[in-house]
Amino acid sequence: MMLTLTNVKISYGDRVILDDLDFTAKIGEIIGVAAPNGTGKTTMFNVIANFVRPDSGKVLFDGKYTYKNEKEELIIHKKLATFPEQKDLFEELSGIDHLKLYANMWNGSTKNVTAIIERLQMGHYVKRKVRTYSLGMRQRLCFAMMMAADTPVMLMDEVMNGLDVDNVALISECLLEMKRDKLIFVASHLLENLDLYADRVIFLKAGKIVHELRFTNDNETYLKLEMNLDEYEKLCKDVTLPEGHIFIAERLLCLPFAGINIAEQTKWIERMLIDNDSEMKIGPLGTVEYYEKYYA
Ligand SMILES: Nc1ncnc2c1ncn2[C@@H]1O[C@H](COP(=O)(O)OP(=O)(O)OP(=O)(O)O)[C@@H](O)[C@H]1O
Repeated sequence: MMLTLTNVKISYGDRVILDDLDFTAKIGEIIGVAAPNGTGKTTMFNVIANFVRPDSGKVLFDGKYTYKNEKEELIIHKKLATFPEQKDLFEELSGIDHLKLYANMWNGSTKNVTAIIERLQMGHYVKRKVRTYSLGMRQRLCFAMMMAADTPVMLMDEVMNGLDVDNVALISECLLEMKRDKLIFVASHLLENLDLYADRVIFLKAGKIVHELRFTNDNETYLKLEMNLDEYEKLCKDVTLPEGHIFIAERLLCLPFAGINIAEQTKWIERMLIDNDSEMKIGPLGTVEYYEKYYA
């Protein structure tokens, strides 16, 4: 399964939300989508699912299916599920009813439902009516419904909303287990959490993908040091910082360590220890750091 967006453009009034967006993804990937509120994450999902028609451009599945007629839409929708919204749950039905509904609609079988309930630790409440559930219980049910649908493509908007730390960890583990035979999109404001399971994170800004962060082993290493603008400006007067250094959100200096030898790296570490007692880290830049770089 491949998904391709080509020149997708959509505006509301004179506001361009997606501006000639091009993007390709395939099975086996989890793609994080990061951007501030109101940027266009949900709109992008709505276009992929054909809930909203773009003004121009195309969404292509497997290199051949588009939303050009009902027959192809049906083929695509058999392979694609979108994360349910809590307000769409049926208050008078039980969790199990919801799981069976999704399992039957997409997967054609309810044989996985018991295992899903166990995996998501929903056994103690899943037989009760939804109207008795807490926010976190509802959210876990929504996720369980996606697992029951078991489609090759999943669009997960705000999947971690309202979950406590343990449940965020549990769902993160499930995402990793599920991704082998799926293409999963996750739009989230839990930025550090995306680092745990995403293969890539795309950052939307002004209708475009401004950055794509890929989690590979050869990501560039940086020396990262907390400092404020005054400290940064003073440092710039004292030394010539290496080419490619980034000062993020007026709080974090990142010096690229790729391509410089150990002796030189050590020299920089020693230099940074002077006049600075804040935490120093060495590693690649994560979702939080790129987010601040682009939106702070
Ligand atoms: N039907 C619509 N009519 C007019 N404007 C819309 C419509 N749907 C979305 N928008 C606007 O498009 C922009 C993008 O909205 P979208 O919901 O895609 O953002 P988002 O990145 O998902 O935000 P959030 O993080 O808050 O979920 C917003 O400014 C929103 O007001």
